[in-house]
Amino acid sequence: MMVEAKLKRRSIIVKIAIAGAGAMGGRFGTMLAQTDNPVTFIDLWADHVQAINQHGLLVHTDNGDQRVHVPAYLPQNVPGTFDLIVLFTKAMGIADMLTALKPVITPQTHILELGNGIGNIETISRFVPKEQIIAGVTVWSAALNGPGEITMKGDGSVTLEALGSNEAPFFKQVVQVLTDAGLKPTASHDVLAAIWRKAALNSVLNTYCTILDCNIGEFGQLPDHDAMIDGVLGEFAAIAANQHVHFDAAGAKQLIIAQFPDDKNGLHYPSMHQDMAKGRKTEIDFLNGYIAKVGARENIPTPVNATLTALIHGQEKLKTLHSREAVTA
Ligand SMILES: NC(=O)C1=CN([C@@H]2O[C@H](COP(=O)(O)OP(=O)(O)OC[C@H]3O[C@@H](n4cnc5c(N)ncnc54)[C@H](OP(=O)(O)O)[C@@H]3O)[C@@H](O)[C@H]2O)C=CC1
Ligand SMILES: CC(C)(CO)C(=O)C(=O)O
Repeated sequence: MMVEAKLKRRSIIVKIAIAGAGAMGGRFGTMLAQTDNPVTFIDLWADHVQAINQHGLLVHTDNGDQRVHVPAYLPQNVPGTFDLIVLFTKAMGIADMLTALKPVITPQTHILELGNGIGNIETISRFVPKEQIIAGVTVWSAALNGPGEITMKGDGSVTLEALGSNEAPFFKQVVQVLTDAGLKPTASHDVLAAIWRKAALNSVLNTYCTILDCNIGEFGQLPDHDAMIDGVLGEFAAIAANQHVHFDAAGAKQLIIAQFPDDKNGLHYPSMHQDMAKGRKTEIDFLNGYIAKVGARENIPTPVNATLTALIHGQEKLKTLHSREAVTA
C-alpha cells in the first residue's frame, strides 16, 4: 500500500539539512518533512543520493509504505545554507562530513547531534563553537535496506540539550519542530548523563545482539541476559565515576529492558548488527571500546567491555578476510 506523507500544520520555519541520510537520517528527514519546514538530505553515498532524487526515498513503516520526496545532495554540491544541520553519520564519519560541509556552515548554523557513542561533542567542537551545538540521544530506530530505501518501525523519543543555553529562542524552536514532527523531544539539563546512559544501552544491546546474531526482543528472552547486562553496566559505573559523569546503572538497565517489547525495539536489529551484516566498520570503539580504553589508561579493571570490544573487532576482521577470500576464490 502506498501512503502519501501527510502535511501537518506549520508553526515555525527552520531550514533543515540531514547530513548522513542513512537509516536514522532517513527516518528523521521523513518525519521532519511532514512539517512545513524545508528539509534537504546530504550524503556521501552517490547511489543513495541518486536513488532518492530519481524515485523519492522509499520508506517502510508500521502503517504501510511511503515515497518521500526530499532533495538529496552530495556534500560538495549542497546549495545554500541551513538553520539546522541534523548529523546522522556514524561517529567515525562526523569529522569528514563537517569538513565537507565547512563552506555552508555559518555562525547562525546549529548542529544537532543525536548519534550513538561517547566523544561526539568533542569532535563537533573542533568545527563550531559550543553555542552552535545541540547534543542528545534518541531511541527511535531504523534500517537502511539499500540505496533509496529504509525501514522505520516501532516507537521512540529524543533527549537533547543546547550546549549554549536551553533558554535560547532557537533551541525552543528546534524542540517545537521536533514535537511537530512527532519525534517526542524532551529538553535535558544533563545531556552528558543521557549520552552515557544511551552509550551503555548500545554497549549492551548493539554488542550482544551482534555477537549473538539476534534482535533486541530475542536478547531479552535469553535466560542469562541479566548477568550479561550487569557485567557491562558495572564497568560503565566505575569509569563514569572516574570521569565525573553522572551514571545511574539502574536507570540504564530500565531503559534497556524497556526496548524488549515488539512495539518498542524488540524486532529491531541494532545498528551495529546492521553494520556487521554489511561488512561495514562498527562504532564499537565509541561504546564498549571507549570504556575499555579509559579503564586501561586509568588502571580500572574493565574485562567485560575489553573482551566484548575484542570480539567485535575479531568479527570485523574475519568478515573482511572472508569477503577477500570469496573475491579471490
Ligand atoms: N539505526 C538505528 O536504529 C539507530 C542508529 N543510531 C545512530 O545513528 C547514527 C547513524 O546511524 P545509521 O543511520 O544506522 O547509519 P547508516 O549506516 O544507515 O547510515 C550512515 C551512513 O553510512 C553510509 N552508508 C551506509 N551503508 C552504506 C553502503 N552500503 N555503502 C555506502 N555508504 C553507506 C551512508 O553515507 P555516508 O557515506 O555519508 O556515511 C549513510 O548515510 C549512528 O551513530 C548510529 O549509532 C541511533 C539510534 C538508532
Ligand atoms: C535502536 C537502538 C536503541 C537499539 O540499540 C540503537 O540505538 C541502535 O540500533 O543503534
